[in-house]
Amino acid sequence: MAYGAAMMLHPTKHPTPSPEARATLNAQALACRRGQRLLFAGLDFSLERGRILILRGPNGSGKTSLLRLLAGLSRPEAGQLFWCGMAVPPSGAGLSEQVHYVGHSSGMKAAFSVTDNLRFWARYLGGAEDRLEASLEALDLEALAHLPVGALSAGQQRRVSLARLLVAPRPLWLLDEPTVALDSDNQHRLTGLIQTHVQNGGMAVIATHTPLGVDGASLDLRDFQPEAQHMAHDPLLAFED
Ligand SMILES: Nc1ncnc2c1ncn2[C@@H]1O[C@H](COP(=O)(O)OP(=O)(O)OP(=O)(O)O)[C@@H](O)[C@H]1O
Repeated sequence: MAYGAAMMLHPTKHPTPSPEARATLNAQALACRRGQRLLFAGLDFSLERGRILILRGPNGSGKTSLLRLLAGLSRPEAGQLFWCGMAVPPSGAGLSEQVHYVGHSSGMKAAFSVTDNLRFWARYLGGAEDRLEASLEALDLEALAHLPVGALSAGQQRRVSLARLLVAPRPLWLLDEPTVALDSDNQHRLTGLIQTHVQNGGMAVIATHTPLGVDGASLDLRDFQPEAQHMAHDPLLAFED
């Protein structure tokens, strides 16, 4: 599957998104608030097909929060996202259908088998069930396919989450700490999957503290922290869904 020609990635402070923009994903002056805390503001980047953006920053700097914004799971405090030059509404419609989001939670039903979980996701995401076998094979899951996901180890469950990327083709992969719990063989397997995805014209935004062995531009959330940060707050009072 080819999503289109590989182009350039430009992390930049001053992009000029427009309907004519070549970039497939573009963020302009994005700001994100969680609870009482403004995590980042004035965040601009653009990501084109065939490219990877690596999100960096210490714990709590907002990497997961940015991925959730891109996935349409939360709304930005300010700023605008563009997909193929078209403004994305606050609901994320038009972009959220283009993304796979693999976050900290596996997104799988513990009592159901690996195969049944992936079959559900293939249907839900509009994929074809004939991709199931290939996705199991790609993550070395064939021998575990009949087992309930809840009976698997943390690394095995992570591989099931990653297999979801393959049951339906979507151009933008949003990966939050995808190497967590993976042994070194499976980290290499993941690197190969990401490389194949972008070689086929896909794109990936990846939050990671671990070197992944893939070429990508880097975006450090510390560069977009508001200067006057109101840090003194009760995290329980600030909690939001
Ligand atoms: N549901 C929530 N309600 C309120 N604040 C939240 C919520 N979820 C996260 N936060 C806060 O947002 C900040 C950023 O969290 P986030 O998970 O985006 O950071 P991160 O850069 O991904 O961190 P890590 O490297 O630890 O994964 C943290 O201070 C966290 O306490």
